[in-house]
Amino acid sequence: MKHFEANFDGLVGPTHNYAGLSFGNVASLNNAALTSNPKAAAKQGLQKAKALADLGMVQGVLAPQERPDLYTLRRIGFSGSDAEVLQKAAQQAPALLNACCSASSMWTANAATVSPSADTRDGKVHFTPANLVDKLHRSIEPITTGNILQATFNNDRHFKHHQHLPEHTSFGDEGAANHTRLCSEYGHAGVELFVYGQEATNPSAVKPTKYPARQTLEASQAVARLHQLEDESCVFMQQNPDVIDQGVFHNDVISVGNQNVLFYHEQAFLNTDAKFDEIRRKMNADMHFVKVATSQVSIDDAVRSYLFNTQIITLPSGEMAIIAPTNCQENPAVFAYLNELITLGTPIKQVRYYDVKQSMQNGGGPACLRLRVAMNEQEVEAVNQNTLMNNTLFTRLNTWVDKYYRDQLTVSDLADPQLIIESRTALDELTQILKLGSVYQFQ
Ligand SMILES: N=C(N)NCCC[C@H](NC(=O)CCC(=O)O)C(=O)O
Repeated sequence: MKHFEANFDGLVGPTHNYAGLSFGNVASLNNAALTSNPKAAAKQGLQKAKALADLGMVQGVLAPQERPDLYTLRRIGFSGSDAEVLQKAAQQAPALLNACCSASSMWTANAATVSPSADTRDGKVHFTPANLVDKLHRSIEPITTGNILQATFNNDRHFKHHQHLPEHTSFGDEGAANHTRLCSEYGHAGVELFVYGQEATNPSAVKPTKYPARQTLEASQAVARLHQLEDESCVFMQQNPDVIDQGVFHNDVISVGNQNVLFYHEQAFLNTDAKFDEIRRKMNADMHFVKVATSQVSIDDAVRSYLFNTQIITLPSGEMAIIAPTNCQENPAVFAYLNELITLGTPIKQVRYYDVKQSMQNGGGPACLRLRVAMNEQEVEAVNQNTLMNNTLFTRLNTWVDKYYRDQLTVSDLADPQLIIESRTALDELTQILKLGSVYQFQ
């Protein structure tokens, strides 16, 4: 049977904006209060997704969340009509209004952790939505994320959906951004590499001192248990706290894997040698650890360019390609490194650049925008087919974006009640295009 690694990209929602909500994420803080262009953001995302489909990859889309989130605003005491709720929140608690308006669900690498059926004891593909408790604006995502995942992977025979982990910092979980599956072939059992930032229940363990470690070991272990993974096929590795303090807020900002390749910065992890030995022992295949030294690319350049927030994909030809943001072309050290990388005799033979600047300005590169789901042919057939990218869906979604999305949005626009109507009308139509049923509270 054929096996694929599908990418499900998050559609950018109509309220995409720059509110500086993510302490520890340098781009988010540096670009706070820029004027965003939600239309361009959505179209950049669609272009990248379509380009991968055109390369012969299985590519899907995940619907965005409803924002402004009036339910949360009402839950914290703002009352009256929808317009009044927005207006009162804007006057009394603008930071809370901003949190309830973020389009952050576009970064579907944080939507969930996914374990393919080849790795799980019951032979199903397992999904656990991430609780994202470290950031208020993201902590309001998991319930709707679960609804959207269930409407997209809507077949109980093949897909097992779990509830998100308890909403406490001990179980801080940021999903696939801190999880990489290594394997020889997508359909063979692999090693699931969980990278955590801190141990919540061990006060003497090292952790960052300046910025938060969003993922805990306890959360990663809980996901591995839920997903029915064998101990022999899991590796738990700590991210280097020093790089978290330099703006590496997720592991996918400093390393990325695909099949038997792990592309990483030499400062990415703690106990690197011992942990790589464990990976080698647990893999039934040769591993290629592709190391980038600080002398080649500094942590600062890695964070600015998102060299490691690239996607490494295996093309139908069997060759691997890196899907990079155009920011990597614009950084001389990184561009020189990537030009050299494809000559080094690693499985990575091509680099392709895509402009996802609207997302990058919030700290979200190509890899943040996608959730990977390795599946066999039958599982791909069991996916809601209306969510899979092709010429028709691409045209339809671009027309839909043109109809509903603004080309400018500032933080002060978030109090505009018209945005509620635009957003709901757009999402209602989207659920019809993708045939998702009712996934939003307003429906
Ligand atoms: N690395 C991965 N996988 N995802 C990137 C997520 C970026 C997101 N940015 C934000 O939420 C910024 C929102 C704002 O500032 O308006 C975050 O920090 O959680």
